[in-house]
Amino acid sequence: MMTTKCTEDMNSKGEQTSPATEKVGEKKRVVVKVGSNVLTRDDGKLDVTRMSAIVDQVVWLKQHGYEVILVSSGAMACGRDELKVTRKLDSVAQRQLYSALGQVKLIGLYYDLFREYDLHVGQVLTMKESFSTRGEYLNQRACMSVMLENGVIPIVNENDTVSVTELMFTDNDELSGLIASMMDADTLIILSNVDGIFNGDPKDSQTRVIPMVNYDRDLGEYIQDTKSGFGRGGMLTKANIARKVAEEGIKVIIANGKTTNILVELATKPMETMHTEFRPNPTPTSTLKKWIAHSESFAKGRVVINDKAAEALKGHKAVSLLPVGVTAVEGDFEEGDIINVIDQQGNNIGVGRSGYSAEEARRRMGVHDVKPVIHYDYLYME
Ligand SMILES: Nc1ncnc2c1ncn2[C@@H]1O[C@H](COP(=O)(O)OP(=O)(O)O)[C@@H](O)[C@H]1O
Ligand SMILES: N[C@@H](CCC(=O)OP(=O)(O)O)C(=O)O
Repeated sequence: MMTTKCTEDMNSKGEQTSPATEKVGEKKRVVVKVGSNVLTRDDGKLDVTRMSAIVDQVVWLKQHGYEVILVSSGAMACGRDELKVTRKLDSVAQRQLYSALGQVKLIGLYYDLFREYDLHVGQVLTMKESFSTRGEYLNQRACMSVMLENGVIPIVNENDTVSVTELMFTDNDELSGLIASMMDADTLIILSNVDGIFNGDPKDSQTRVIPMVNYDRDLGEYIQDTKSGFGRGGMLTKANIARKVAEEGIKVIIANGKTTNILVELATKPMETMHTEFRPNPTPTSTLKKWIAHSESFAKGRVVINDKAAEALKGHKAVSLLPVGVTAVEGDFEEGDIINVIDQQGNNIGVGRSGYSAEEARRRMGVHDVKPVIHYDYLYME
């Protein structure tokens, strides 16, 4: 990941004090995620024709007033084809070797294709850890903002060579959701090898694409536990990410990257173009809450709360979590760390930034009239 220093837009805690993601003029900001299967042919080789078609469409979007961030998979698929290994490699070594080889080829091709249009691209390789503290998160945002301000198209991928096992994103769908949220995008378009989310098995002739759902609609019941040949997460991750991102006020579209001119069709004839849209929440959360919403996996501890507190937090009013509602404090965390909120049934119902260290929180458990364990501004309810 390219890094830039925290700017004066941040206060001493590394929190944003003025908008750092300002869009140029009235431009709409779009994050386009291209899955491995869009970029590979059936034999697993890179589909350069398709890549070129995607580039043409991104250029069209740029020429029609959109700012585009490309989240592109395909490094592994590219690398696999490059080298025949002599000894058997385990899955981590394969991933490291092939992604290292493949990313060079992938970005090189993008460079050449965009160069035809005199457009600049910049490579952003990142990893889950780079989103774990607010300071690093803001650094990444500053980096991509300066690229956009200067007309450079960021091409983002996970840094597969160093992020292994538990430090990995579920897949690039998760990464694209984080990027869309971090960069305050208007729309996230996830391109896969299917026309959208079907109301059953996509291979079954009786099933249909679900055209539009509200941001809070869980489509899990329709999704099969299958993945396309070279992908990692599957449709369930896409649907879950889509819901979360749409809840944050960003429109999410899942469409087929193999359909001719899909990005242009979505922009010009959305009603006639097959896709699933997650309608965005009309009252989105703050940018700080957006970060918190995606930080659950970095939680350093948990607080268990009583039923009354859970009811209050789930209601429509802006309510902070007070020590009086806490029945247990688990883990070893510092003030400012991300912690999960657990109800009496053991469900994870929220995530937020702790106002206390674990030790202090334990001491204040059940106490009235002291500062919140998690202030409303730093609390995201699932
Ligand atoms: N209800 C569903 N609607 C659409 N696709 C589904 C559904 N259930 C499972 N899938 C599978 O999800 C796959 C797409 O996810 P994934 O393999 O992660 O692709 P990508 O490489 O594009 O990220 C489809 O090829 C399809 O087989
Ligand atoms: N970083 C990996 C992407 C893996 C991945 O998430 O793929 P996909 O499910 O197709 O988006 C690569 O470039 O090969």
